[in-house]
Amino acid sequence: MNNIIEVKNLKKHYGNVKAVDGISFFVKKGEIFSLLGPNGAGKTTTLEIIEGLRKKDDGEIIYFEKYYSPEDFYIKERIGVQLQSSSFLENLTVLETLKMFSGLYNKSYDVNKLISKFLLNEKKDSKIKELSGGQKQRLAIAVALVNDPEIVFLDEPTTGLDPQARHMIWDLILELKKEGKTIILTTHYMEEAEYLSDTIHIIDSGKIIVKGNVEELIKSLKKESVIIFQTNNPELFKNNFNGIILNDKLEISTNDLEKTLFDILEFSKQKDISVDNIVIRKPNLEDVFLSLTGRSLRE
Ligand SMILES: Nc1ncnc2c1ncn2[C@@H]1O[C@H](COP(=O)(O)OP(=O)(O)OP(=O)(O)O)[C@@H](O)[C@H]1O
Repeated sequence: MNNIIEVKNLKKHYGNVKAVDGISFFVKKGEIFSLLGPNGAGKTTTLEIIEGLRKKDDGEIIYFEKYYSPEDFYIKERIGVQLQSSSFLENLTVLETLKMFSGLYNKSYDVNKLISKFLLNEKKDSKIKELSGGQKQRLAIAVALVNDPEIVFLDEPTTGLDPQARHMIWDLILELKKEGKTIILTTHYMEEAEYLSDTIHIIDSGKIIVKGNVEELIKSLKKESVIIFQTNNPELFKNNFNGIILNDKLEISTNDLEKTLFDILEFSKQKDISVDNIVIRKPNLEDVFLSLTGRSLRE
């Protein structure tokens, strides 16, 4: 089996809002597949339709090359869905929560093993309301695994966490992949998509605007370096160097770093405008999104 899930021309609107506007993709067995996009792009709606939690207006979802409905009993037993940690009962303990969800399935993963795997041993008998944000998120992913699923859906698994807690979750997700699970992830953090994904689909206004692995997406920019600096006349630089103004800084992409740097400094002398705090970096997924939409992922 090549495609563990295939989605064809999925559509969903809420009133006038086309939340999902003709989305198609396939997910290969064993990969980490990401939907990356800004807030409101349609990631959660897409994911929840595939999980069988929301109704689609149109389109097709095919699981394991033969099941057409996510509501199918066989599918429910074979997928794991990360719930929002806010949907847990605050007064249950970690162990009680896992046991409760585990009771919903025929097949189940050893709950104590899940607690160790997700580094929750010390919190096993603590109530949900006593957990930190990172611990709650780890529990939310552990809950998605109670039925030992083949496919795990993670919706923004690290939103609101500090970098250390985020990295801990990234490592756990990579371990799940090593165990052979297929992971479908939504995120608006480009670092998260870059670090974890085998395949990334960038989504904006309900449509997939580009897809590929990190290398392919960055190569599609056809630029080798990005020069970032501050200036007292960003508009003039922007117009003359085809740059972008982001967070009050100018960003100029180039294939000839030396020449562009030289030209920037010459231009600043000629026009008597400042150039400060120059930073040079490789292009990233943010640049891909920016070049396609003219907006930042973080806006
Ligand atoms: N139940 C709903 N009723 C009405 N509009 C909705 C509903 N759910 C989502 N929307 C709208 O559909 C669009 C897509 O929302 P969705 O939550 O799928 O995006 P998202 O990419 O997951 O965003 P976020 O990262 O903010 O969760 C948005 O414009 C949102 O306001």
